[in-house]
Amino acid sequence: MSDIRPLIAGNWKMNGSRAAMAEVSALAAAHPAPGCDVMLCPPAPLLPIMVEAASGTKIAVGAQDCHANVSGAHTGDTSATLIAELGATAVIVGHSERRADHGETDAAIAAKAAAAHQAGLIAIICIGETEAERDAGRALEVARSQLAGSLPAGATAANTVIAYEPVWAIGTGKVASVADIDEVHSALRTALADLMSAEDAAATRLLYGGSVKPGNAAEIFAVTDVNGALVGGASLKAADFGGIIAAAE
Ligand SMILES: O=C[C@H](O)COP(=O)(O)O
Repeated sequence: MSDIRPLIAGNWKMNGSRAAMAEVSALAAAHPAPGCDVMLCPPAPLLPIMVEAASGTKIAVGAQDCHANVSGAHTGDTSATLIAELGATAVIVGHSERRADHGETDAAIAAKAAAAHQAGLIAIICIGETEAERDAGRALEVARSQLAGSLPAGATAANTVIAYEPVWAIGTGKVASVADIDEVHSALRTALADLMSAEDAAATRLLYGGSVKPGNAAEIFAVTDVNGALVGGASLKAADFGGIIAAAE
């Protein structure tokens, strides 16, 4: 980890409930002044409830997706403008589960990230190769291509976070090796320099995601160009998520 302030973001995916706000309170009580940025991203209906639960704490709240448009006839979708109005400060876009389940393309993700920026939100843009792509030796090519295709014009270190999540490591307990994470994150840092200013490329946070747990977080965070994590399963319980936060401090 470099001197960039790390971000530990938890993606609750389609999990959580009103009762789960007890985990937010427990996390805040255990980490009242964390030495890194901390964020939780619940399902959209829980956004205002979590914003209220996290009020007065150091826990930021983010959404898991947004539509590219500000409003309109898009049943079931949520605009970045509304997400911001509800008190969230970020939105995940392009998670591999959305790329797979909803056929989201790099271009669609770039449009969503642009909408997030327009609404004043941080866009957490997810990229990552499938197991078949890695086995074919295409991991770097895929990461670079998704990065270039998903990053909108106007992206800066302040409004954009990149999350590298190898698809085969998500929810599987399989973690990419430190050497593989190092190789991809280093390549992404270099690639960013062609896509934004040198200052922004150097300062943009690069998160790793994929079966991050309290027991493996420290070695992942020791990688130079890892600036935090996007955590799924282990973000649901304050004790587990707190262990990952502690490893980043
Ligand atoms: O957004 C989070 C990632 O998909 C990682 O999920 P996981 O920590 O359950 O593997």
